[in-house]
Amino acid sequence: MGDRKAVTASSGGFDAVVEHILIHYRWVFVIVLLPLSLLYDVLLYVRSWVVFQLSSAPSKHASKVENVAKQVRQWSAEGARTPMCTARPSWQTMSFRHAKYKKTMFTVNVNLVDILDLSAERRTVRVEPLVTMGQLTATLDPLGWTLPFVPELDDLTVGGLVMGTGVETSSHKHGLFQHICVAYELVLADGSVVQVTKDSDPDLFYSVPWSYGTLGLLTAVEIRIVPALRFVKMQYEPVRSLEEADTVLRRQLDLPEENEFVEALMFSKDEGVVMTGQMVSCVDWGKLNEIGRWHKPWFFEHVRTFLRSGPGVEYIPLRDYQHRHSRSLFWEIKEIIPFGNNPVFRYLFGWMTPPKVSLLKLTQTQAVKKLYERNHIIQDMLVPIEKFKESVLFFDEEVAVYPLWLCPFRLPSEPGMLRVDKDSMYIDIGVYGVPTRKDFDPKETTRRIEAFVSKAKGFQMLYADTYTTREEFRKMFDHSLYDKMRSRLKCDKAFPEVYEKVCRKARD
Ligand SMILES: Cc1cc2nc3c(=O)[nH]c(=O)nc-3n(C[C@H](O)[C@H](O)[C@H](O)COP(=O)(O)OP(=O)(O)OC[C@H]3O[C@@H](n4cnc5c(N)ncnc54)[C@H](O)[C@@H]3O)c2cc1C
Ligand SMILES: NC(=O)C1=CN([C@@H]2O[C@H](COP(=O)(O)OP(=O)(O)OC[C@H]3O[C@@H](n4cnc5c(N)ncnc54)[C@H](OP(=O)(O)O)[C@@H]3O)[C@@H](O)[C@H]2O)C=CC1
Ligand SMILES: CC(C)=CCC[C@@H](C)[C@H]1CC[C@@]2(C)C3=C(CC[C@]12C)[C@@]1(C)CC[C@H](O)C(C)(C)[C@@H]1CC3
Repeated sequence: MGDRKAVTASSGGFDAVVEHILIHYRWVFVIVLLPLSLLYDVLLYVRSWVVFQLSSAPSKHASKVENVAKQVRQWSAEGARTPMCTARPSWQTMSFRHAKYKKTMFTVNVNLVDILDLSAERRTVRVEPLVTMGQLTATLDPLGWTLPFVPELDDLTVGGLVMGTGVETSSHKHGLFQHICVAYELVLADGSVVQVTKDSDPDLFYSVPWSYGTLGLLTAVEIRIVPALRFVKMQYEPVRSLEEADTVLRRQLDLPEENEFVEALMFSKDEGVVMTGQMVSCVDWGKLNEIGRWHKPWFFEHVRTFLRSGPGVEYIPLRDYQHRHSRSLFWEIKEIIPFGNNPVFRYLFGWMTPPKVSLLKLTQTQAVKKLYERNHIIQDMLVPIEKFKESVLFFDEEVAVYPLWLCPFRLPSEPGMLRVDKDSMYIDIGVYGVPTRKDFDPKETTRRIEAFVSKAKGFQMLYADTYTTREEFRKMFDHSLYDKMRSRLKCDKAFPEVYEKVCRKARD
């Protein structure tokens, strides 16, 4: 990885040797984690399966919510000394950083992990906030239903995706995660429990997404579901310039009826592959590719092969498609297990991968952390599709990290943090990896990127590092409805502002 020598040389003697081992041979520790990760998954799997089969969760939900409300009342009775946040430990969350505020704030246990109810009639599923994407697809897909889109990493939670955001390849039709949610259940700062829909309380309904748990504690979410077909028919179209990528993407986005899924990976600024897909129930068995099987190559490497072989069509089982980037954590796994895509490794150990992000995070050493801080960028920038070419060129000048993840999404004109004048098409540009530009400076480069995105009327995803000032943050995100709600719900003492949770200072 980038500048490993510089980091190693910065400490002396014994420390330097230990640091060297931790950085260069991290895979040894990670391989030890693999069986633990698997065991952890299997236990969760069995637990959720039993609970779902027994249908015991719905009857217990009310008392679990009451327990959350009780903690809020206790906070108030103790004099509301420090603001509240959830007690979910930082190492379990899907971001690079640890939240410092968890150490000082009043933490509320929101231990709500179950799927509550599936209504084919209303076409919704009601879930508790700690339900994960892996859990949902494993439960819904075999029943013939699925979410309109599934943010791909198995361990992303519904609560995190509502309070932060989620985007995926059918977002060009369905919008962001908030746009497939129809109702929220929240415990507010006064300990009351409310059910909120677009009609019952539009102000609160539209201000929950992107509020990062600073308006109330989420205890249930009702999400739309759609019929699931067993396979996805995928078309891969290589492109040889940015101009061509732009043209092909727009052409495909003009066919929403034909394309359920639209995604692209750029492997350099002039080379990429645009992927489109539809759910289907019949396959051409000769073209079936079960990419989720343990011995299959990492998905992004598989996509890269179409640059050589030219356009292609194949069929992928639905759940394999939904979690296609899970096994390789997009492409971050290559920094962690460099030989992980070698067929020998895949056949022998692939069934245990991916290591769980939470366990990786829990066991990450200071040396690795420093290395990532200096030599790594993890950012998702949401920009209007018209700014696509300009943005890729800008990222190329600043960091030149490839592959780039490109995921178009529809942004309806609605009240809330992401205010746009009219329904618009945006694109998420995901930059994950080691910058190859020599003058990369984590803070200065990210600040330039943030300024570019803000000027382009874009938004930064908040699980990543933000170096914006409070004023810049308020300029990027419309706070008018949010401020109104914080004052109506008396959040001042109860919860910090979003900025205080996501700014670089609040994270370790
Ligand atoms: C009712 C029910 C509830 C569940 N609840 C939870 C839960 O609460 N928390 C939780 O973490 N898991 C839960 N799971 C399972 C979960 O979704 C995982 O995918 C599980 O770790 C895989 O176990 P498996 O036995 O299906 O093994 P396999 O499918 O063989 O998976 C082995 C490894 O591959 C990964 N993987 C699985 N499918 C794919 C795919 N299509 N593409 C890429 N990688 C893939 C897995 O994450 C796992 O690490 C639940 C499953 C069910 C049926
Ligand atoms: N494809 C995609 O869209 C991807 C999205 N992501 C990002 O990852 C994040 C989700 O990760 P995940 O680990 O699931 O979530 P986190 O635990 O990181 O939660 C994110 C925020 O939501 C708040 N929150 C979560 N649950 C509740 C609740 N029940 N009540 C009140 N507030 C809550 C948390 O508050 P608190 O600080 O109090 O705990 C936190 O501020 C999102 O920000 C998402 O944008 C990451 C990868 C892919
Ligand atoms: C909107 C979309 C699609 C976002 C995808 C974001 C992923 C690429 C991010 C989410 C969590 C994430 C930040 C993570 C890491 C890499 C990038 C990830 C997977 C890693 C695994 C890098 C190595 C680190 O030592 C550590 C284990 C702490 C983190 C954990 C979180």
